[in-house]
Order: sequence, then C-alpha cells, then structure tokens
Amino acid sequence: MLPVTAQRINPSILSADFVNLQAELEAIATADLVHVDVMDNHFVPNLTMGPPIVERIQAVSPIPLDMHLMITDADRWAPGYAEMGAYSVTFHAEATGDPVRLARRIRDIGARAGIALKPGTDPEPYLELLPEFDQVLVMTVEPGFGGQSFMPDMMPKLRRFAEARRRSGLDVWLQVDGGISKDTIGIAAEAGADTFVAGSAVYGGVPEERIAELRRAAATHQH
Ligand SMILES: O=C(CO)C(O)[C@H](O)COP(=O)(O)O
Repeated sequence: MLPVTAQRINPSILSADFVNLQAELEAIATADLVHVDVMDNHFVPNLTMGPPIVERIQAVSPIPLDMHLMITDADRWAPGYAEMGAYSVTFHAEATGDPVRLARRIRDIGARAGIALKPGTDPEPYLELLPEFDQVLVMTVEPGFGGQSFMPDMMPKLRRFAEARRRSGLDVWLQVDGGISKDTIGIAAEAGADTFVAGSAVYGGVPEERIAELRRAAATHQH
C-alpha cells in the first residue's frame, strides 16, 4: 500500500547505475514509486530494457513500479507489465489507436492505467477521457534521454489537465517527467502536477537527500 501523500516523487532509474540496480533501488526506498522507462529504439531513439529485466526489478524493488512505455507497440506489451504486478502502466497516446481500450485492459488486470503525451501532442482529445485513466503524464522534455532541460512551455498543457480534473472531480494523478529538479519542481506543482519523475536530480547526489529536497520544494508550491 502506498503512503497517502498529496504529492509523489518517482525517481527514474534511467539515471541509475544499471550494474548495481538492486542497490540503486534500495537507495530510493523513501520515494513513492520507482519510474521504469522502457524504450524500444523506434518510438524514441534510445533502447533500455524489456520484460525480463523489469520482472527482476519488480521482484527486488522495495517500492512499487511506475512503468513508462516509450514503445511503438503499446497494445502488445503494456498488459504484460500489468500482469507482472506493476502498480501503474503508462503508455503513449501517440503509440496506440485506441487508448481507452488499452487503458481498460490494464485496469482489468489490476494496475493503474496512465496515458503520456509528448511535448508536441495536443491535449484536447484526452481532456474528456479522464475517467478512463488513473494518471496522465505530461512530458516536459522530448522522451528518450535523461538529463535534458525542463520545458516550462508545457505548463499550459498541464493546467488544462488540472482544470479538466477539477471539473471532473476525479482523483487522476498528473505526472511530469523530464528536467525535474529542486529548481523546476515548483513550477510544475503550481501548474497542477502532483507526481514528479526525476532521474538525474535524484541519482546525481545522495538519493535519500535529493528525494527529501524535492518533496520540500514541491510542498511549498502545492497547487
Ligand atoms: O522518460 C524519461 C526520458 O524520456 C525519463 O524518465 C528521464 O529519465 C528523466 O530524466 P531527468 O530527470 O534526468 O530529466
């Protein structure tokens, strides 16, 4: 069971030392979820991991898995991560012809269903679909690599989802990913984000201290 917090910090293991993954997972035990980036070198120009490695992460991680699938064939692969026991499975809007159908499959298996939008994707078609999702991921960099700069021009998109959530009365998590640090997290929190993915900001120092620092910075800018 996740601790009930208004805001969540989800470290991205893309910035971890993959040779020492178990220790790197234990180092972020004070975070809410571990963000796991699956990339296929088609949807994004980078390649990370697939089911066999994620299965091992699921087995040893002290905190639940927040899967982010940056893959073209989301319909084929997403349900498998839910079956593995991931807490949430987020696929890209640009990677499926039927996001509602896929979200329902993920939910039926028992995971939270998330939809992610690249920076160039129009939020409009998804605003009315909020009841179909447990979380929305607004990318604040072009997906593919850690260590990029936060895009403040994504805040209007985030605000639109925050407004749609307010209207709906639903507890849909609004997640941001890319360039989140103690200096940028407040901007995203003010725009309505409640779930923050951070790779380099967490693993670039002592993870436990960095997580606490991000929590403090987010809390002072709560929506
Ligand atoms: O999805 C991602 C990139 O596509 C990431 O989760 C990325 O690891 C974030 O890293 P950083 O916090 O260093 O920007």
